[in-house]
Amino acid sequence: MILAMVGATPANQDWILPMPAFKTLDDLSDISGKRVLVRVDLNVPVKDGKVTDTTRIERVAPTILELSDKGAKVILLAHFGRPKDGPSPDLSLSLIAPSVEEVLDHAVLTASDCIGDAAASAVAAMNDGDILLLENTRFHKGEEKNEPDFTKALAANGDIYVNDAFSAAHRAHASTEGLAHHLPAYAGRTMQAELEALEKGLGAPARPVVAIVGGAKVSTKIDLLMNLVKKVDALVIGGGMANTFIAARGTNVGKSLCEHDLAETAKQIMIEAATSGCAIILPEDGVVAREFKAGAANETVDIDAIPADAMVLDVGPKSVEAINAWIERAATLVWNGPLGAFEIEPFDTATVAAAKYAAERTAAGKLTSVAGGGDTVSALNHAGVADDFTYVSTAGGAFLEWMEGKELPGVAVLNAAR
Ligand SMILES: Nc1ncnc2c1ncn2[C@@H]1O[C@H](COP(=O)(O)OP(=O)(O)OP(=O)(O)O)[C@@H](O)[C@H]1O
Ligand SMILES: O=C(O)[C@H](O)COP(=O)(O)O
Repeated sequence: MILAMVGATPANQDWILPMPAFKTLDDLSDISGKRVLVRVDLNVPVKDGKVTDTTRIERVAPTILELSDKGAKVILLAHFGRPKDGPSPDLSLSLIAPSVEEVLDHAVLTASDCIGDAAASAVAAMNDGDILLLENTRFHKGEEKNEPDFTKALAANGDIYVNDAFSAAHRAHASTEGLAHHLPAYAGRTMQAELEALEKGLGAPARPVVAIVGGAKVSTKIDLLMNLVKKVDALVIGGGMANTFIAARGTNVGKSLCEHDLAETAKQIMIEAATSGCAIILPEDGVVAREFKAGAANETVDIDAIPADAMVLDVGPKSVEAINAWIERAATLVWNGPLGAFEIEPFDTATVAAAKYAAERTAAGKLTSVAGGGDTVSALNHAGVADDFTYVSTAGGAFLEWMEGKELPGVAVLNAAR
């Protein structure tokens, strides 16, 4: 960490103020007319062609508008989804552009590609202060491979690079990492706020630290859990992920989402937790249904009595009580992934109840609550408490990797540019 000295004497420790390890927009002057490539995360949830949660767009709005107000030509780079074989219309950023315009309350130009003639001519036609959204960077294989030729083609359209996509900073891609080697690189306001808040909340967290990890993506999070159990005092496992752990114990999970082939991994995580002194809290009961749809007939059962033809779609009331007791004990709460299929009522019940209790404890000054993850943010918004947490990160994988203490390539390269 680089330290800045601000007057005063060494006797007064206040004279040492931490300065960001990276350059921010405060380090940029006279950018009128400059072409600023801004990496944002517009990987937002979409249903029936409509953006269902604009939080990520709202988070990057301050950076975009600040640069535009200062007269820069603001050129947005982003990915959307995980296209496999080049361009596909359902993953075009032109679908997101109207929502970006709405949130910014500013016209947003679009281009049909992020490199080549289409991008170059769109950039050449920009006036100072204009905002241009280039097409999905992942339509080119060079993006994820961080290929130098592709990175150079992106860099050709900019004078300055600003990365405001903390939530994509765990990817060493051309637009998240490579560009910083080609252009003067700065952190955007959201990247800056995110790093400052995470450092403050988790750099040296008040203990006990309780983590809640839920959601559907068992295989992508199970490795992360292995690291988490070494760092937190208690780990609550909910959502579809819990089924893998319950099944590993030998309990029948019926038709529930479950990765049976990860049973051994789940056992290892439980052993590691025991060795590290981390309590693992698994659901005691579940709300089961036979259909994955809103209002499906459902019942609450003990976790060892899941009917063979049913699936667990939420944790039950006894589990919520246990989870809230852990929230009550915690000084710091870290949350990623909903406790149930919160998008379909009534399977949002546990997530909403725990979220509201965490918000209440935070408001009472008893808890530092930090949450992250695209669906987690949607779930907290759904519960009406996203603004009541100490900090809500829009990042999913990046948030968890940061939690593990891993170096995020997109952040490391900004630090190196300081
Ligand atoms: N018991 C369950 N059965 C099936 N799906 C579930 C269950 N519990 C939670 N889910 C699903 O998990 C999904 C959210 O999990 P995910 O891991 O994607 O969360 P996240 O980490 O916040 O989001 P992201 O990875 O997008 O940042 C939701 O779509 C929810 O319906
Ligand atoms: O949604 C996210 O977590 C980020 O946009 C990164 O997306 P990715 O997991 O497809 O790289």
